[in-house]
Amino acid sequence: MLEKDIKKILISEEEIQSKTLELGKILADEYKDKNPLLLGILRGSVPFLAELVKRMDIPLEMDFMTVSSYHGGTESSGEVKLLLDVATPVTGREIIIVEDIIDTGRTLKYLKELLEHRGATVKIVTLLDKPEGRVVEIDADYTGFTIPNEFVVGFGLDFDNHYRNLPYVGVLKEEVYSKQKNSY
Ligand SMILES: O=P(O)(O)OC[C@H]1O[C@H](OP(=O)(O)OP(=O)(O)O)[C@H](O)[C@@H]1O
Ligand SMILES: Nc1nc2[nH]cnc2c(=O)[nH]1
Repeated sequence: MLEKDIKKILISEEEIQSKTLELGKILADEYKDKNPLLLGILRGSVPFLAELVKRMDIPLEMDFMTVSSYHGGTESSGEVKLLLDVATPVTGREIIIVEDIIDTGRTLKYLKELLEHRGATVKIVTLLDKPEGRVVEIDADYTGFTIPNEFVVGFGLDFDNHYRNLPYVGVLKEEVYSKQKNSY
């Protein structure tokens, strides 16, 4: 049903699964004695975080923050807003920020600086990196896939808060962008 709106699949479900397994093993090895705090950035990181933690057989904690800079469309507003802060105290913690995508880099730069300012040690794992979108300097420590400069949906990534539940990452057909909000 949702697939009718997809022009092409960029990364298949199988590719995501095997990459997540690989990243989970690397992170588990790196953080085995550190009780890391995996910090999912709502809402897009949820499917990736859920998949990743299943592959990390070590003591760890999970928490969430909500920030937003995209307001329903495909263009960053340029302003990152903190909508929900992390509940766990972060001073002295080893944090792994879990993201679905780095595009302009604004979201992750904001978050990394905020958490470091609070006294945490911060690394970033992202499912996707779109280096051509970058407007500020920031890199992930662990990346699943590097993708071209196209707006993608699926596996957590939305357009107009839809398509997050696709099990793969893909690109929408052009006509979907002009769809009425009440036509879903
Ligand atoms: O590198 P940037 O250009 O800052 O873009 C990356 C951010 O954009 C998306 O979040 P969004 O603000 O759309 O919120 P969402 O996770 O609820 O979709 C995505 O989940 C990242 O957090
Ligand atoms: N859904 C979606 N959200 C984004 N946020 C930043 N880049 C993207 C993108 O390509 N797709």
